[in-house]
Amino acid sequence: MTEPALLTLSGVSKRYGTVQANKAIDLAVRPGSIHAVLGENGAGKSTLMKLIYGVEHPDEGTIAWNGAPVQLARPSDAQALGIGMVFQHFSLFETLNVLQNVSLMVPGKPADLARQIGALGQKFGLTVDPYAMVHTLSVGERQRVEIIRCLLLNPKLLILDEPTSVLPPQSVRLLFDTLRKLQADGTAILFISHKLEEIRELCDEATVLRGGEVTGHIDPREHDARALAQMMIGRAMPQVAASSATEPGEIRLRLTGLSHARATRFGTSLEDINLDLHGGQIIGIAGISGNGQQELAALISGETRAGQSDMIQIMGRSVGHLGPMQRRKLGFTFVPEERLGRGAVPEMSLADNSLLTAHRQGMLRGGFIRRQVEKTFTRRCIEEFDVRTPGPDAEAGAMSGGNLQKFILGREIMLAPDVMLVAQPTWGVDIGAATAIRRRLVDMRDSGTAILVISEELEELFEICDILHVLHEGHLSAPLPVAETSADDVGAYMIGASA
Ligand SMILES: Nc1ncnc2c1ncn2[C@@H]1O[C@H](COP(=O)(O)OP(=O)(O)OP(=O)(O)O)[C@@H](O)[C@H]1O
Repeated sequence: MTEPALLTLSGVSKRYGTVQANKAIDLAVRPGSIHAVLGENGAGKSTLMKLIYGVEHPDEGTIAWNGAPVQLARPSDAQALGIGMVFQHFSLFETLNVLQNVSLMVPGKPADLARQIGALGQKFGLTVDPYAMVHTLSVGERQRVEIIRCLLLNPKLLILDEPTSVLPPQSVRLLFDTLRKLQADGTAILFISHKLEEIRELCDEATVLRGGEVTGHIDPREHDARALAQMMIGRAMPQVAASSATEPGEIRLRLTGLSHARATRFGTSLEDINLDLHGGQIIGIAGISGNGQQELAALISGETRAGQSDMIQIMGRSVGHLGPMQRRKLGFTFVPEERLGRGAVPEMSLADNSLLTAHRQGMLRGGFIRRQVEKTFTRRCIEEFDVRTPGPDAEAGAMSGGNLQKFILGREIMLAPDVMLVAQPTWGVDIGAATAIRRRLVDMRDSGTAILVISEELEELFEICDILHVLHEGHLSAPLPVAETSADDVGAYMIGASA
């Protein structure tokens, strides 16, 4: 006998203007199942989860909980039923600390909550200081807060929208243990991920979406990752390009004795960082987020100024005292890990977001914006980088996470930089697009660009980099040539076991 479903969606549709984000979706989630939702960037996964959590409302169709139709006007209605959600774009208040953010959703005395946050952190490897201000936390740390906050509410259905994208491998293992324990207690989990191997390992059911429609309900353990990818994208997977390293050229980014005292109690101080990045080379910075990645990226991009100008050299010039725009004029471009707010302004159109960093591509004349140039550039970026959007006038904030990432990366690549810094290049990007992005970075390397990649994905770093460094507690390891280094070696540096 099949168990009655905890959550049932029948014929659920949702449209945004001209975009049919969800079309006649049927979905049943059983108690105690870990149910994956798969699909390319923009396939409609996040929209579907927002409908289930009461953030958005269906145009058509019904949502039933334990067999009874429900109207979810707002997230508190979903929470009252026992539905918890961890968002892809975080919903924390940056100016409050972790505990205050938790208190907004979870009842209880602050001291008790702080203890529970500590206990959950210990148990599940999601350590975070309850008194840390959220704005000082890295993306990975913020995600830990979101997950802990949900678990404190003991949900019957937990929705996780790409929970592992920014977690280091050890934490992914711990998170999976957590999810399996929750499953054993009868909690159902809806799990969105682009990591097909993770889905095969963790999930017992999967619903595949393509272009807003369900294309299959399957058991992911019965299909290999390639077959799953094919179901998602409806065609064969692109091949990974073989990497052909060229002779490195001149030094284009040099960090010499770069030290920087942390700005807040919760930041990380950087200590005596040395690095040489040559033209025609990709160097990767591996490490668990919160070990100084944000601080290092801000110093290299110019968002934070260095103590001494010559600690940072770009294209042979000391730039530690220069701001981001002046560094860009030297041929430097930058993709920050935070897409919304730092990489793009959510309220602005894609075209206007192009203007932010690409205005020197002839978009300004005599103090006026040349709209046609701005649009042509944006259209080219949309085409070349396969950004799924109605067009250049679409608002950045309305894009799916992966598509916004493709846009920001495309915009920076189109500036043909001499030196580029990319943080988390494929975070939230589907498997087909991630392969395309990595291939593009390797092509740029082969044509002479110097690229520094900060990523928590070891596999990605091993695939595209020539040299790795590991950042741990603000210290950078010596250079490790990829050809002579194993993932275990890097793992040892990541947890500080090697010096
Ligand atoms: N608020 C909105 N306004 C307009 N369009 C939207 C809005 N939210 C989502 N969309 C559009 O709906 C479609 C589905 O987006 P959704 O975020 O659900 O995709 P997704 O499968 O979660 O993608 P990703 O893997 O990139 O996160 C996309 O074309 C997106 O641009």
